[in-house]
Amino acid sequence: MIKLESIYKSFEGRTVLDDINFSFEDGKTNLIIGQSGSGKTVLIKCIVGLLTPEKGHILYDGRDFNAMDKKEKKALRREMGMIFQSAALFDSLSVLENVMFPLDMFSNDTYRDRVKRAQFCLDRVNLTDAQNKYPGEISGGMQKRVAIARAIALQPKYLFCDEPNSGLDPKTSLVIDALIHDITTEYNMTTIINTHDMNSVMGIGDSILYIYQGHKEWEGTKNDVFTATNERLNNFIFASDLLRKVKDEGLKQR
Ligand SMILES: Nc1ncnc2c1ncn2[C@@H]1O[C@H](COP(=O)(O)OP(=O)(O)OP(=O)(O)O)[C@@H](O)[C@H]1O
Repeated sequence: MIKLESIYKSFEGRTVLDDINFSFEDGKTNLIIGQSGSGKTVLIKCIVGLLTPEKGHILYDGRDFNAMDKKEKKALRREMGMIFQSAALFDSLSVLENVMFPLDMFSNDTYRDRVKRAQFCLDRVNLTDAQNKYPGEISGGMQKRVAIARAIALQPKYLFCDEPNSGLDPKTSLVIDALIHDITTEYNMTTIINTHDMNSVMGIGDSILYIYQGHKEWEGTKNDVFTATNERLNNFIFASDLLRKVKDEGLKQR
């Protein structure tokens, strides 16, 4: 579990995050949602240690991140898997070599075992046949799957995904969402996804944190979204007529 206690962050005197409290639970797909500029990226950067909040605590299974020394932070980073907006694969390395990269960096296993582990992860994301291809030779959705295989290579306890569906068509986005959701349950990881994608909210939102202008405006699950009375949340989620209809139909069926 990752727990946020009263997180505060500002830039040049301008408050960007104010008093954020939230618990991201194990085995759940936790989403951070909010309008552009609301502070989602700054928050996820604070959580992974790329930014330091001026106030508050970030607890990784009870361990205060900012109270850790360098060695402890390094050990914790080994427990983190990350999937960035662009898949950020190495173009000059094959798919297999990309997935092996973190293993080559951090694992003491033999070469043979590292290859086996990378192949296992590629198999998990259904990319066994693509292992000798290069990123330039596969689709955006496949690249995302390679990024997922790479992120889970070291069996992380915590998985961070920044806009994992950016640049993907809706159908491929569903495949990626389902994969992240399944892997989260399978490995009981604490997964945090920063997203704009309403399909993700409705599909895999086990736990949702809605940020509005830097503060926590609402929290709940994908089911709670349908009955939520928070006006800002409703304006954000049901911005389109189509989604408003989905909400109305959903309420009728209850
Ligand atoms: N390094 C920085 N220096 C100054 N201001 C920053 C910095 N990083 C972010 N900000 C500001 O913090 C606010 C929140 O930005 P953030 O990138 O977290 O928004 P976001 O919710 O992730 O938006 P989007 O959905 O568009 O990615 C914005 O007003 C942004 O300009």
